[in-house]
Amino acid sequence: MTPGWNGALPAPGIRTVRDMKSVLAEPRCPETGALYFMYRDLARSAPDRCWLAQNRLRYDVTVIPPRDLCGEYVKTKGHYHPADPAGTGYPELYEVTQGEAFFLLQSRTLDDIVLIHAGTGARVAIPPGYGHITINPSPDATLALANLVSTAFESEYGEYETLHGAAYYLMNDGRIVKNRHYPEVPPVRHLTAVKGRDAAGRACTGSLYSLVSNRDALAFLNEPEKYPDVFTGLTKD
Ligand SMILES: O=P(O)(O)OC[C@H]1O[C@](O)(CO)[C@@H](O)[C@@H]1O
Repeated sequence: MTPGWNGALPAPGIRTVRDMKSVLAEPRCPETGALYFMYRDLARSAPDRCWLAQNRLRYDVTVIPPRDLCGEYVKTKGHYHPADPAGTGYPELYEVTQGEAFFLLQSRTLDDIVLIHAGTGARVAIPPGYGHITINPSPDATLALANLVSTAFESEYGEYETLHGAAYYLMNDGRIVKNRHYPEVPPVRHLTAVKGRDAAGRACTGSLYSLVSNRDALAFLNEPEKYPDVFTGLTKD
């Protein structure tokens, strides 16, 4: 059974080592095979599916088994989200459903880099204008995540591919290594998110999926400019 999901699952999207070569600390890493599995656009019932579609939202589950990538922890490829019609970047909301995660966020202007350590049950919002990767820092435990995100855009991979990944690499000996392809960037800010809380320390009740059909709780995903408070305590200012 896939952690965080007890219903039927469609075939996953799979990222392989080959897909990830351009973003690895060691691009010549000879590893091969599948790295992580993305089950997109899930719903537990027909009414939930209808509500998600009407509200331009998607619920996904991502499973990232542990892996050593030539000294680097396994991670997602990394992307930014474009701006919505009001000019604010689309955000995203994650929950760790199994294992522990590091979310490495970087503002598109590269004036802020945040590393969020999130345990099982923690929620993490990706603020407007921030790119993100998710890292599984465990040598032996699988990480599973759920996310809610707007269906109104496509992820943008260009910067991560051109610059060979995020601004920092998390190595499995504990080092956080600056990516030499980036210009000068600020040091990493560290935040922690624990079960039932987000990275700003606010309480979160219920599972992420329990927010499906709660229009007020999820409206910020399509109109983030109206809900700046959601990101207070996460961004630099
Ligand atoms: O597209 P990437 O960078 O591989 O990241 C995958 C993640 O992004 C999502 O598409 C949501 O933004 C999830 O399905 C998955 O967790």
